Amino acid sequence: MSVEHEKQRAAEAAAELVEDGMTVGLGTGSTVAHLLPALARRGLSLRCVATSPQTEEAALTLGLRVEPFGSIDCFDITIDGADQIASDGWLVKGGGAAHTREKIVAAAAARFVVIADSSKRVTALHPPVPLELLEFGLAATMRLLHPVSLRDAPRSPDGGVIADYHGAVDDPAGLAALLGATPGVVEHGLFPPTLVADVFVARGDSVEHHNHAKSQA
Ligand SMILES: O=C[C@H](O)[C@H](O)[C@H](O)COP(=O)(O)O
Repeated sequence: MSVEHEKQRAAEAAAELVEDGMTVGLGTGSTVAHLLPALARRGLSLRCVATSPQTEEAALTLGLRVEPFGSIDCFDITIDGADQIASDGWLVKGGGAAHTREKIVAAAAARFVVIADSSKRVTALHPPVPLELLEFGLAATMRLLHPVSLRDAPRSPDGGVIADYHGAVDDPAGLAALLGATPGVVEHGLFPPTLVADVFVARGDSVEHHNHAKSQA
């Protein structure tokens, strides 16, 4: 079964959670690219906010209503992909450099739902961890973050420089605290388990659904 088919299966399963009238945060990436048509097909009245120009353009083309993030201050649901999903619930995101906006939109959601193909499941997170850095003092920030490399990628829509941290990720909470406390780091791609309500991972034709809210209750 192809990876694209798995992405589509996970995206379609998550789209079923969305109800008429909801505010919806839309992630970014090739898995979200399958979510958008699945949402549009449902024909619901939704108010969506996109985490990237690519998602916004694709959503508008499909007839979804996309609003600026400013008219909406919270979401009923946000759905997004991930680069890595660890067995302890930590995520790495930002392979498409959208992690800063994605984290804001995930944190603003009553229910943050992750969709992925089976290749994204890992027993433990591994480098790189995507970063968005401020241009001001970039060399000094990078010195504090060693080992880090600049990514050959366009700036974020907010002007940030995209980089990748290559050190160990065996203590995600400790690393998240370190990266978050480093001046010049706009955001990093480590997403804690407390942010995530549901994970849909497709394996072949079937979709595993983990509801963290229920398993933590
Ligand atoms: O910046 C990009 C996002 O974090 C994506 O959600 C992540 O990279 C997964 O992307 P894809 O669905 O293309 O594997």
